Amino acid sequence: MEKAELKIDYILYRESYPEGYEELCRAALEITENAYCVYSGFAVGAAVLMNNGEVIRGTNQENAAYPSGLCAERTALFYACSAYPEAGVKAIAVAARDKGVEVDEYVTPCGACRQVMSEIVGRYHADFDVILIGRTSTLLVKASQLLPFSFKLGDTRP
Ligand SMILES: O=c1ccn([C@H]2C[C@H](O)[C@@H](CO)O2)c(=O)[nH]1
Ligand SMILES: [Zn+2]
Repeated sequence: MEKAELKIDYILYRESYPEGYEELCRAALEITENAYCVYSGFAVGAAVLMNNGEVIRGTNQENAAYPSGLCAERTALFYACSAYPEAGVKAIAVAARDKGVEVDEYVTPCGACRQVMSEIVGRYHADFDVILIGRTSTLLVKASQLLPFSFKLGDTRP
């Protein structure tokens, strides 16, 4: 038997955005306006910066049949990888407004979105930055750190 522990590295920003990502963060916050969130009132915006310089934005799209909706992160990431399958992802910024008001504490992605991020890290053999935005605190973390013990098809390949 062996006891072990995991450490997650992240950087916290107080009332500022990570250097170089100011525009991406503003893009994520701005696109929350386009969310379709009539059931939760929680509008999420995601802005994906690709390695070719393109920025793809997405929002959460809800549905009367709840599970049929999709989070902002996956909306943006799936489209980004559809439009530019060769490019790869450099960063994703995520912002949220609850009933119209920007959340104070940074928003964090659900397990399914983390799983999709993990796939992208494996697919392009490259980690990327995840910027989780709040009015008072914003967090910068590597995608690979967000889902320890994630399921990877690669694990079963020789
Ligand atoms: O990181 C997150 C967290 C939540 N949501 C969406 C799902 C649902 O539409 C609403 C409330 O959970 O917010 C996202 O899009 N991304
Ligand atoms: Zn999600």
